[in-house]
Amino acid sequence: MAEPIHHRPQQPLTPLLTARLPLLLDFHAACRALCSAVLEHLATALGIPADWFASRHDPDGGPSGSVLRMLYYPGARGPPADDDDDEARGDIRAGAHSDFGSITCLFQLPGQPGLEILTPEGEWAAVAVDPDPLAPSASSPPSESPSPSELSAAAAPSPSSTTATTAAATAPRGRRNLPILVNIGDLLEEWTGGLLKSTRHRVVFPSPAPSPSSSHPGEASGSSSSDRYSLAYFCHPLDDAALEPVPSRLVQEHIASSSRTEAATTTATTTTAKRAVITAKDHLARRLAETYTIPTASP
Ligand SMILES: O=C(O)CCC(=O)C(=O)O
Ligand SMILES: [Fe+2]
Repeated sequence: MAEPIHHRPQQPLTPLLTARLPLLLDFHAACRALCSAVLEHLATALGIPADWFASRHDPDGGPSGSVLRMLYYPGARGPPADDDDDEARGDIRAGAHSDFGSITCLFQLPGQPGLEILTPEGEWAAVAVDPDPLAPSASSPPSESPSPSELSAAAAPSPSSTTATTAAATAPRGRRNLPILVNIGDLLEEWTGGLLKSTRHRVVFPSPAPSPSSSHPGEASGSSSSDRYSLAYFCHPLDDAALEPVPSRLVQEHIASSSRTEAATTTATTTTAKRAVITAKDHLARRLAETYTIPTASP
């Protein structure tokens, strides 16, 4: 679902979603608010005005590539193959990739593990679905729901963070607290000259299945044959936002030090071309083309 304009969807929705439109729009708005708050914390950490990123993502300023995806992965695996490679064996639900935009907020069901990130050492590591299972549930003594800015205060990674970060969010009363995973995307990595890192990740079939006693009310089954549902809000800057250099000393120092390393291995032309200012819309179009264009065979 693309970014609603003035709280109205911009595309036809199925009857099921139309019946829940107010909930969907509120959820969309909450995701937006959370992203703004996270972007403000990132800007503060980089020593630039707090609204530097957030103002370039403000939906009142025009269209953007932001999108909310409702993801469903069927329980059945692909055909078994006698192969060491996870992808060839059909153990993968979503292949290795990084997200294209600025940040992604991912909502997973506590009983459904499977998300993995690629560590700087090149190993796949499972992301805890519920990093703090002992956190009080919303059915225990009621507490005030945190505001989006309180949520993202816990979520904002330090500038040198290389992996996804989680934040606890309070679910409606009677439901368990659900963590929100905040992932940095390719655009923010490029915009900060590589200081903020876009995390490569994938979704695998979980194994082994958890014992029934380990599940909580309202949780989905995490067995490897069960379906998986998740929600991902991909936050992008306004289409017209120019990806001009971020006026941060930390970013500039990082670019200078990586350019010194790069200069030893690449030509000046490549380095300059890489730093040309493009808009967020051009960036998205370029990433989509890189991902989905099938190279034509040379004659
Ligand atoms: O479903 C998930 O847990 C992750 C989905 C994802 O990484 C994506 O859609 O980009
Ligand atoms: Fe992703």
